[in-house]
Amino acid sequence: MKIDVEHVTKIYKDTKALDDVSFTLSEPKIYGLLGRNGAGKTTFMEILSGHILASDGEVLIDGENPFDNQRLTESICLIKEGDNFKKDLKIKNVLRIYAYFYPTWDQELADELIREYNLNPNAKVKALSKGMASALGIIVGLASKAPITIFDEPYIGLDAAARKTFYDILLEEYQAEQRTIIFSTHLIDEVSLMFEEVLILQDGKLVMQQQADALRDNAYAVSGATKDVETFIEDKEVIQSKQLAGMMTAYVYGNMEQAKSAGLTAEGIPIQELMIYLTENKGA
Ligand SMILES: Nc1ncnc2c1ncn2[C@@H]1O[C@H](COP(=O)(O)OP(=O)(O)OP(=O)(O)O)[C@@H](O)[C@H]1O
Repeated sequence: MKIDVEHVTKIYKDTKALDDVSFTLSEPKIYGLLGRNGAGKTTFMEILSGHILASDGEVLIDGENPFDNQRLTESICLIKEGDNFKKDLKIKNVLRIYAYFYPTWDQELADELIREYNLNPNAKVKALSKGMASALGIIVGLASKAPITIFDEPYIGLDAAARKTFYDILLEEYQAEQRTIIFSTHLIDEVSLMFEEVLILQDGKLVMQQQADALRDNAYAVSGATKDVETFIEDKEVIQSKQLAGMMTAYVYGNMEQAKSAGLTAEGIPIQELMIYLTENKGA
């Protein structure tokens, strides 16, 4: 499904949570939506899911606004950081409700994940630990098989092994059947390799939309004697640099062949390092 975000602004009383944001997500991919606290990620995801309306502009999914639009909302599954389910429901009834709501629901996958995460189908939501409640959210998000599945920091309380299970199954499912997955996270180093496209919000504005491969290919680290590196980077877009004992390493955007031709050492930067830096820097 194609998502067009057209000049979306959202104002809460005196806060502009989103400020004239426009972009297009044209195909099923795993998108990383990044930004520091309060950047507007959750607000965007709620508008995309049709839960709230923009103050100005609109989000269109295949040309239609998702707000109050059942045909579209049954194609979108938003899993939030917490409070996804009514506290008095039993797990098995949560699953029944979502199975009824989503035409694409995969019960076999839901059953497999319930076993994988060791959840008791008869337990009530209010009896779950934070990690178990997160696991239930992840199960619903994955088993919904919704063409647009959105995970907004979905793993509070989950340990590293349980998070890895989530990433592995997400990738397995995605490889079997592509869908649009939008992932907001602060654990960038854990998930950055999954992203195919990255969007960065800062203070309610979109400051970057980039293919992950292009990020991988266009940034590099150049090292050598401080004076040589300093000369080389004079006309380059420098992300960061550090010096030690007469040697300098700089992270630079551009084509690393130029650095090699200048007799310097150049190598790619791990994408997670770059994303963490960009998010911190853009939000600073
Ligand atoms: N319901 C609301 N009422 C008033 N202000 C709100 C509301 N929801 C969000 N905001 C404000 O809008 C801004 C964007 O918040 P949002 O939750 O969208 O950011 P975020 O990027 O998801 O942040 P985080 O990473 O901390 O979850 C913040 O300043 C927040 O305080």
